[in-house]
Amino acid sequence: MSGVTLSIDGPTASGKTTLATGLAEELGLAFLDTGVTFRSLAYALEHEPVEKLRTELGSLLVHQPEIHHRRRGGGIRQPHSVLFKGEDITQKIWHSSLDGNLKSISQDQACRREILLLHQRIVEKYENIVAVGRDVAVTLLPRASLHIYLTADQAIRRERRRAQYRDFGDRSLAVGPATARDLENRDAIRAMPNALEIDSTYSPAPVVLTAALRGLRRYAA
Ligand SMILES: Nc1ncnc2c1ncn2[C@@H]1O[C@H](COP(=O)(O)OP(=O)(O)OP(=O)(O)O)[C@@H](O)[C@H]1O
Ligand SMILES: Nc1ccn([C@H]2C[C@H](O)[C@@H](COP(=O)(O)O)O2)c(=O)n1
Repeated sequence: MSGVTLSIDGPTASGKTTLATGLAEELGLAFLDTGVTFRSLAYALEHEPVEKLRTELGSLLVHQPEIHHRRRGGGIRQPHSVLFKGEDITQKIWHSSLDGNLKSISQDQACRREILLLHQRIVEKYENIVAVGRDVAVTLLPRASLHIYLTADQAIRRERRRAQYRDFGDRSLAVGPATARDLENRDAIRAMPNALEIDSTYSPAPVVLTAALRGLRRYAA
């Protein structure tokens, strides 16, 4: 299949990255996790003022989406590497001490605009790509081949995240209910003709992957 673009949205720890990785491996897609940009900027905010991050985002931060994902470091999610001022910070962006910065970056509309421009430049480079994160269906890939909204009960999402990070010290564990933004995005995706909603609460990852591939075949046919 060529010209395959997929967007995956959904609340925290619903399995977006897991599904995207499976799809990327199965279909040979590039993989962009937009949450990584937000987390990288939360890290960068420790070192640079937000004004500089906004205006020099493109030169400060370099994403390296991988065509064939490799999970490194024993289960901690590291979808692709990211450089900040030339330094590989992939390992450093998953820490609860950055949660306050993460909130500031997420709520800064000027920052969000610059992040979107950065992501648009990245996706333009790839004919086949899966992008993950809040609002990617609406803002980044509105013409994707398939838009997936992935859900799971909050208690299950929290448990999965705990298990994922159990052995890795102080990592960000916050898993709240679906936010107003999550629900807004879900409703926007539901209104799209080529959308697929998957509840993974009782479905293991391979079942979710199969459902997504089936959905893609239906819409790509
Ligand atoms: N269908 C599933 N069944 C059971 N466990 C799953 C399933 N999907 C993902 N997981 C596990 O749940 C955890 C969270 O998954 P993942 O990191 O893919 O979620 P996410 O939505 O990308 O999270 P975030 O909101 O931080 O971006 C991981 O440990 C993953 O292995
Ligand atoms: N397109 C996006 C991606 C991420 N965010 C926010 C949401 C979270 O607070 C944070 C980290 O995302 P995660 O790694 O958990 O997917 O970034 C957003 O607002 N828009």
